[in-house]
Amino acid sequence: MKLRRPLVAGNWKMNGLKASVAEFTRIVEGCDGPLAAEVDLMVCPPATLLSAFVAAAAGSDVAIGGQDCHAKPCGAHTGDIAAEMLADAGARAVIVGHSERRCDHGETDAQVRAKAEAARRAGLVAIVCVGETRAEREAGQALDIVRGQLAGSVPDGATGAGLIVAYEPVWAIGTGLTPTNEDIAEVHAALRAALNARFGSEGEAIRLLYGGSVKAENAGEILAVPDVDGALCGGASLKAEAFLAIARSYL
Ligand SMILES: O=C[C@H](O)COP(=O)(O)O
Repeated sequence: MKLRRPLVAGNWKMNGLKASVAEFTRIVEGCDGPLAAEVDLMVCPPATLLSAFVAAAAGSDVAIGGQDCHAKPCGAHTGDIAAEMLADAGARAVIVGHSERRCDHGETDAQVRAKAEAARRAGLVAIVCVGETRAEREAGQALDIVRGQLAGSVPDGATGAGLIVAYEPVWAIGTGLTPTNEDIAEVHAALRAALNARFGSEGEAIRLLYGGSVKAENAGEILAVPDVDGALCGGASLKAEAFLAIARSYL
């Protein structure tokens, strides 16, 4: 039996209208017994569709997550969503520190850490994202960057049940580019070593996802890389067949 159960998660980002619930329902229908026996599935829709997706996933093995949360449980923060609100809507997890948040909204490691703590407070799994830019990789800094982000963004006391880490090289997101399998393995090994050093046996239980241009065609080899416990998919998660094909790599 695998130490860590695989997870294929979909981040719909700022995509999807009410009509998209039908496409998500096809994901739910495709998550049949054999697939659910081998891999966890999760979809993180935009906040406007969260409740509809929770309803569509009711009784299935597909979990729903949020894409971001505020660090505080409530208050005067126009436009923000508390982790407690996501949990109340039926989410089981929330992505924090996605590079699009770090870049578009200037989120720092300290803010991401506070959001991850908020997720824990609300009973949600925090999916903490880390990843280097193209310039950082070309400068040979990829490992230092992701180690630094991990150290700064992951709260103390993290557990395998409460935390997932996603390695997403910024330059691979939505570009069709992916690192070599050796480069993915090197980063995941570094993340695994850092988690184990900090959290001991709990660190060993924390799942490490790879994200960045994962599609059905490359999923088999990427998901077979050592220390890759699943995928965080963007574009490919918007279409049921493409998303399910990635998950079926585990069959
Ligand atoms: O959160 C998901 C990632 O940013 C990956 O996006 P992508 O699969 O469209 O490259």
